[in-house]
Amino acid sequence: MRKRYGRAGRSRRRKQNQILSSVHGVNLSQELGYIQLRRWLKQRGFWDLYLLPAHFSDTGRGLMITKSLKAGNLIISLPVKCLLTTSTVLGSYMGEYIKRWKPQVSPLLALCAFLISERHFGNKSLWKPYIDVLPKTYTCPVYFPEGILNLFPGPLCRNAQEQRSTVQELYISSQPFFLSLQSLFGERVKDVFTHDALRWAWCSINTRTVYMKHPQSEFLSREPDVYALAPYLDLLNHSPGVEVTAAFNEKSQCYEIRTGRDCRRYEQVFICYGPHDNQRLLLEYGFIAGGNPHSVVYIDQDVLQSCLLKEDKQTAQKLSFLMENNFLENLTFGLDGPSWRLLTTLKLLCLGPNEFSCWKKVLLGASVSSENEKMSLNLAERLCCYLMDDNNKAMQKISHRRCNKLDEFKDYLDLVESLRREERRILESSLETLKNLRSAIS
Ligand SMILES: C[S@@+](CC[C@H](N)C(=O)[O-])C[C@H]1O[C@@H](n2cnc3c(N)ncnc32)[C@H](O)[C@@H]1O
Repeated sequence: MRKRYGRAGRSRRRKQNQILSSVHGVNLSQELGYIQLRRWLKQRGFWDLYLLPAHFSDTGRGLMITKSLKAGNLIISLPVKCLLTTSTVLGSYMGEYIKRWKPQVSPLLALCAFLISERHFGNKSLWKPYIDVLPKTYTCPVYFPEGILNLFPGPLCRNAQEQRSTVQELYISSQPFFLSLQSLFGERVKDVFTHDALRWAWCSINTRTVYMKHPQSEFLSREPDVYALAPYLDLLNHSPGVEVTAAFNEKSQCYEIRTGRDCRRYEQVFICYGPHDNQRLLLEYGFIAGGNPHSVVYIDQDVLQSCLLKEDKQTAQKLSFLMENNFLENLTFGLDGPSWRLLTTLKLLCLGPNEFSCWKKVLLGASVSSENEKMSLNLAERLCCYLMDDNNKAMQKISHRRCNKLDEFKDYLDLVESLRREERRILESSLETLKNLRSAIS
């Protein structure tokens, strides 16, 4: 007979299941898409019994290992035949069009055009099993609805707008090249190479390629040719703390990833995409990592200026020194308080009229006076409070958008909210550090 559980028991079981599916994912390898992908990879020389696609409740789709691995073991070794690079494109039906085209197309555009075209060919595509398991849409800022971008912190909002312009400009500037491909298609190329298709291909490449340097091709422009789409391997999710080594092995002619630490069976295997903070992860990959040790809160120049004391007559001059010495970029609060760069900038901005000649000393990290130390910590606190206030306002706007039942925006709002929540955590911790520093010097 089935055991009956009370409300507390059911809730405990639900929680346990959540933990289990975040650690041990739900195996997807029996779904048709993955059966076909694995069969296709086998024909190209790749077969792995121990690495399975799975769904994890916290990170979504990823790869689960069904045997334990020791540090230094191979996680995956993908033969060159499985990789999609510019060599694949140049060697395909699209190659002669690219080789003829002047001015030469960039490696990125060549890959985008090929992906769009292969997706369009559907059943006739040699890459169909791979294209079929690619995400249909992405959560990078280029996909965000305009009204939601303003909920990002200032610096990210600007980068997000820049990303949208980059894709829009690529779309417009590539029109003549796309038109040159007309004889490959029965339909009008305008209907194949749409802005939406380019956005999808651009995000597929930006979020999924592995770094692989290729020799400069005489048929492509001189932008770096460093991309390789790596089917299956590109199901590996990111974790900021893991160590792996990844590179193309010339001897084995495989792209190989080795783990830097032991992995337990049935757990998700992660790689590290780089020491990226959450704004960068959101911008480039469309997600944020909770508890990311690299995360910081950036301070915009206009935020900095709005927190300065209005009566300081030397502010303009100080700001121009800082600008000349490249000190107004990358000013951040982290979990352990203001960065050295931020504190130095604040110390310079807080120099009294008779201390001004010491500005070089400050930029080199020396202390000028205890009054200067105190004032710069006060300014840091004002900045931190200003950013917390900005964060609270954004959170209120997010909950207001949710009340308006704009469900189609849910995923985007969830992402901004998670980012804002992480940033609040950093600011709270910074404020605590600043208070301790202040009481230590008073
Ligand atoms: C190379 S793919 C990894 C596989 C991907 N999850 C999939 O289903 O195809 C990179 C994308 O995976 C997602 N991703 C990677 N690491 C993640 C993580 N720790 N948490 C949530 N999403 C993650 C992001 O959407 C990112 O753009």
